[in-house]
Amino acid sequence: MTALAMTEESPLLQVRGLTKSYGGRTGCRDIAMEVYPGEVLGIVGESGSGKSTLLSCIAGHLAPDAGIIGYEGRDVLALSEPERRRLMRTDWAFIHQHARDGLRMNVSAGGNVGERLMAGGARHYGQIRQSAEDWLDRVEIDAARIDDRPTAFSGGMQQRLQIARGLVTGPRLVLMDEPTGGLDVSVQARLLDLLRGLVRRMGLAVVIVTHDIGVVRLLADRLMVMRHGSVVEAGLTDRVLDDPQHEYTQLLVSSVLPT
Ligand SMILES: Nc1ncnc2c1ncn2[C@@H]1O[C@H](COP(=O)(O)OP(=O)(O)OP(=O)(O)O)[C@@H](O)[C@H]1O
Repeated sequence: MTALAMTEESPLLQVRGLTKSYGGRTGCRDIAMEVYPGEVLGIVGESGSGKSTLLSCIAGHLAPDAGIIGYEGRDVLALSEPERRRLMRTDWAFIHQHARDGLRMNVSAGGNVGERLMAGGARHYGQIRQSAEDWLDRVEIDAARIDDRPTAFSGGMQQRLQIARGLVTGPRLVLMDEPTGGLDVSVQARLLDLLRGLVRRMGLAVVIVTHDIGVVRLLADRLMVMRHGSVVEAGLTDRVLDDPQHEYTQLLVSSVLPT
């Protein structure tokens, strides 16, 4: 199959039969999902359930063993390497759990944001710097820090800088891997608030992987619950969390949320 049929109601991202094993060990198995424009899909599950494997396959960090990934009707797995890189630099963004994986730590904050614009084709230095300043402001980093390196930033600031770097090109689809993981609770809350505002204002479609039910309750329109590499339950976030049907989802929800 080279392309997926598009209609007005077509999802932005469509995944079918996605499977990835590591030797004999299942990473994820026969995953089907779709994400519509402007929609946030949360993927939850305990450690080892296959969330990161799935996200990495979608992002092109891992090659799946089988399956289809469609973006706007195009078969992403059939794209050439330059086409794939171009997609990741413009239409898509990936936010890593550890900011250092998504930033260049020896490049200034402004450079980190500007670099992605340049990778997308921008050339006018003054405009690039202006966009970088605007984006630092949007993620609540003092523009006076534009020439500082991320090594001089706190964990929360680094994560906000990574978000600015990802969003500066105005992507339509953002893949997030535990974006608030490893941060202090108060820092997490502020970051989540910021993310929620940006996602809504920019109308971003998001796939967010987390083991934190609080994060998806705040951000996700729909949820997919994974266990042992498979999806065990999916639906609207409030429905899944307030009325979980699958025994595993019930356990997952009750172990985190006060009853
Ligand atoms: N590089 C690898 N080599 C071998 N097995 C792996 C590798 N990466 C993941 N796995 C296995 O694949 C399964 C799914 O792991 P994955 O990391 O995708 O789960 P996860 O839900 O993202 O967990 P976590 O939240 O801990 O990252 C697990 O059994 C894991 O041990």
